[in-house]
Amino acid sequence: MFGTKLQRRTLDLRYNEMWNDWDNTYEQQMPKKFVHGHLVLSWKKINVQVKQTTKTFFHGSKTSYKQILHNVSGNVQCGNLLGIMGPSGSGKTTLMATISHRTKGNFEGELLLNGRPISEEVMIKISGFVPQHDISFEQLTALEHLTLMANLKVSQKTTKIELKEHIDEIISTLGMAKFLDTRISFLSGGERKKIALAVQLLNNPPILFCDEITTGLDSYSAAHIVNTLKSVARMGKIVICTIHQPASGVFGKFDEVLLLSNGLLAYQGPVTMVHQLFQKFNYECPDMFNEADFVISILNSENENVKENVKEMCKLTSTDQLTNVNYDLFNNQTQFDPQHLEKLETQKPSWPKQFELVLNRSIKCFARNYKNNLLELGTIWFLGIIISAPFANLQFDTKAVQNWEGFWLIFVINFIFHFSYSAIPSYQIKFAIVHREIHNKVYSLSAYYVSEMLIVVFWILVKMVCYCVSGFWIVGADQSSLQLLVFYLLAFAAYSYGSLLSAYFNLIENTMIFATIYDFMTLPLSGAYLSFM
Ligand SMILES: Nc1ncnc2c1ncn2[C@@H]1O[C@H](COP(=O)(O)OP(=O)(O)OP(=O)(O)O)[C@@H](O)[C@H]1O
Repeated sequence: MFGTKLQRRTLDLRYNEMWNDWDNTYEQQMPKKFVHGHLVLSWKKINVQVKQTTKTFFHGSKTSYKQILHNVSGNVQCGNLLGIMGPSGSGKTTLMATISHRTKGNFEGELLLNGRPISEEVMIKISGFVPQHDISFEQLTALEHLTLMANLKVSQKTTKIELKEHIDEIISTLGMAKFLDTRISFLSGGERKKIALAVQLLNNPPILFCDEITTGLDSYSAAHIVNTLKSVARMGKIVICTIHQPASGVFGKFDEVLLLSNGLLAYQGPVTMVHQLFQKFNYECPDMFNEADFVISILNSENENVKENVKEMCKLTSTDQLTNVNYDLFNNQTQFDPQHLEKLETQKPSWPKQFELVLNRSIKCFARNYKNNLLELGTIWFLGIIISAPFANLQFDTKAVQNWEGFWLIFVINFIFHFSYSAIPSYQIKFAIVHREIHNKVYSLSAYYVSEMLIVVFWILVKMVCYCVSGFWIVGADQSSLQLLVFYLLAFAAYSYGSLLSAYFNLIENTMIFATIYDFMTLPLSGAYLSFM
């Protein structure tokens, strides 16, 4: 019994020691001079509105507009870790996507770096973005993915040894060693988050955005990640994270916090001052109560009085006078011209190198997907046999003309359907990943396209041979290379059509509905059923 008590005490001590240790390690003094110069990112009166269209059968479509962010202003300077916090649906992700120029929709307001407007292109070049739900090629292991991204993102002037050291350092900082050799498909949500963060840390961007980085992590790992982000900020970077409901120890680690309530700014300032704002409205966080939980419970309250107070709080924070004072204070503070950041061109790999790296990844993913590939191959081989079997050993005489017509019709139609429909699911996920990587300028579209084409060319050939050779052999049709070439081109056209549909529609269900209706409508119109004899 005493042993257990003693053990628990030792554990508590160790736990406290560890937290203090972290605080000592990461609570470093700000460096006098920052690597990228003194950076201040500001946003003023950001308004975001989305268009909503509802379609009803009898009344047609109705368009309405939903305001997600209302006049949200704020700023953050390098060396600081800013947390954007608020109840679910308050607009945290929208605000971060807007100030990081990662949103597709339009926004109103100003977005400035050191008082100068920052374009989407420059922002993407100088910042990293860790999304809430990261997607990557799941057949790769964590280490393979990280190494590939390092080769694509880190300057080519870096030697192989330096690159390995850099990767090892990130791995040990984020505590990733124990799942490095595990395939991404088997990793937990928290482990995937660490990979996504590691990838963004690879090229040391001056600004780092992390969406819900601690969600899904236990409080120990969450504190560890936040500490890591704080140390990244202390290197002279701007780090902005959205956070859901952090443990009290984690909340206190942020330098500043920005509170949102229903798309309105409720507060931005030091974490240590949050309680003062709430005290003004007579809300006192009880002792031993998580301050972050307390803040969210007030901002999210259904009580009418509390709601009124929160509205008042937002009004106070968003007054023009206060916004301008904060804004000018930050923007006048630095005369540093951030234009040099635009030239922060990490020497990217050449096109052949990008092609080699992306092709390597495509081959690995394709090979590791062997169960599905074998199943696909078995299906098309079986289809070829089952369709040709009733027409076995067709003669070449006038009596068999009708049978030949029937055979070619059913054989070709099934062939086209198989190749077009098999392209649909395979691209739905790939497109989302590749689109994001190309948008972030990790590699060029042409490098990916050519590498993917090589695999498609090979795979279509294998499947076409499987289907045609077995079918032709059963019916006794001509197996000349010209005949096979025609079928190969046909397969390619069908596959391209399937890929086009897959890229056009967001949801696989919509693609299938469209494809089924379109195909069965165009089939009778194609003339395939007409006899001109
Ligand atoms: N394209 C859209 N169309 C309609 N409503 C949208 C759209 N995008 C966001 N919203 C709405 O805007 C609000 C804010 O969304 P956002 O994702 O920014 O919230 P959040 O604070 O990040 O939420 P969570 O913590 O749950 O992730 C939500 O009510 C959401 O439903």
